[in-house]
Amino acid sequence: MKHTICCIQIDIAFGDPAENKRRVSHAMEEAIKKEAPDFLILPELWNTGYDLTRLETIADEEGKDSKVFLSELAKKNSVNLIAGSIAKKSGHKVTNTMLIFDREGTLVHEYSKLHLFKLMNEHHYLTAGKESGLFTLDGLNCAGFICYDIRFPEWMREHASNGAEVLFVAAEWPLPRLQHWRSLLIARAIENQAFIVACNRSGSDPHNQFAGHSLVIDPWGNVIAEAGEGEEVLRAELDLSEIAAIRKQIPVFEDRRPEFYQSFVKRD
Ligand SMILES: NC(=O)CCC(=O)C(=O)O
Repeated sequence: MKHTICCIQIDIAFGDPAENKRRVSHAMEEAIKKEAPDFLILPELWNTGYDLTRLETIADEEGKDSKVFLSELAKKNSVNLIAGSIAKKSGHKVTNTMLIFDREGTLVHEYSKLHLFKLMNEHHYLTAGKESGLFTLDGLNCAGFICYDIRFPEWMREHASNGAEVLFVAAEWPLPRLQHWRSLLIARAIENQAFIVACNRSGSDPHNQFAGHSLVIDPWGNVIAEAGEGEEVLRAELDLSEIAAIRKQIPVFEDRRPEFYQSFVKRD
């Protein structure tokens, strides 16, 4: 069975949640009308962008406003949403949190970015999450990751080892490291023998120009869809039967020797 997905690669207004909600709503409604997707994915921090110094005032309080808006959109259009991530405020903490909704508009999971990216000062303004990224939508075993997370193969492997077959990535990845973005994502698809659906933003903010190039990669490592640098809705079809065929041909998960992957120092 095939599943249609759309990556909503948009430009994000710096520190302007109301404008970003308008942009996201418009782009998603258009994509739904044209492509009738089963799954939609948004980029990282789509509500505020990287306006980190003002997060205390502009982050969404408990994510309430975003949750109402996204839940209604998912339900009205009967579409699954991997709603990128938002800046979410809980007391004095702000997290970079992915929200996931099913076709009924139910919030099925929240995942807050585990690895904070020091080069973009996240550690000064954000609190790291502690949850797993695993969730199920339409019977598919999925996992969500946020941008810098893709540099941690052990984190993504942990999810694939626990059944995830479609790995969604929401990002604000800068243009100077486009080659890393493509190479890391292709490697994560090959080593985990899983689909990767990665949605980046386009445009720029006062500090960075972003790469776009949202990607959909199959479990063999083939890029099956790739966006350009500008705003775009990237569409692809995932044939989940490919996973079992590839894992049968090269049974990486059967052949793992996790008992040898602990530190040599700790082993006697
Ligand atoms: N928003 C991010 O986590 C960016 C990560 C990044 O640019 C990297 O090189 O890693």
